Amino acid sequence: MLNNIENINGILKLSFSPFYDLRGNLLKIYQKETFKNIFKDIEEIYISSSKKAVIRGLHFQIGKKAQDKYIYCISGALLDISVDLRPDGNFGNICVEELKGGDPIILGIPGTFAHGVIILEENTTFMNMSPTPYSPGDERGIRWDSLGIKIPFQHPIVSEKDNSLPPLDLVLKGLKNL
Ligand SMILES: Cc1cn([C@H]2C[C@H](O)[C@@H](COP(=O)(O)OP(=O)(O)O[C@H]3O[C@@H](C)C(=O)[C@@H](O)[C@H]3O)O2)c(=O)[nH]c1=O
Repeated sequence: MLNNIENINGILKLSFSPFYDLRGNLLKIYQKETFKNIFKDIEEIYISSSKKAVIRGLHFQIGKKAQDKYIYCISGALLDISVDLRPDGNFGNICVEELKGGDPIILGIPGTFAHGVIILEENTTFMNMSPTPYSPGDERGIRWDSLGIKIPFQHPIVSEKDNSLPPLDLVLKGLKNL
């Protein structure tokens, strides 16, 4: 059951209460009717698994393809990173939230934010639910090492695509001039 919604500079932190009994617990993280004013209808769900020291992102989709993301950490631990790209919001503000596997928490990242993750433990798995489809042609990104965030390991594992993304200052400048 959803029991609290916190707004952290535009990121929604949803806290749930699992149902406990002697066998363990049951955690419901999506129910269309209850969440109709929070979630838009979910279009896609994926589960992403990573080794320790993986960094994914940061990514966002532009225009009508802007993609809200609802992130739940199933196992391990990660730092969830988002950058506010709203022209009328806290433009350029960086939000870092730690998620641990099984924590009854979902982060709601609006499509107007860039999003990435830093994987802190082996076998970290998270789930993302999105109301807008993945659209690779509309995807843009920000290079992971341009945010000024301290990376807690020496040799991060990063995809070729993510290593060739532009730095934060260039992306912000480009968006400002739109
Ligand atoms: C994200 C995504 C990827 N794919 C495919 C494309 C590619 O072949 C393979 C891996 O894609 P990527 O390298 O882009 O995956 P990844 O770097 O994990 O991308 C993800 O990063 C995190 C931080 C996010 O916020 C997500 O929205 C998404 O952008 O999966 C889909 O088919 N649908 C999807 O929704």
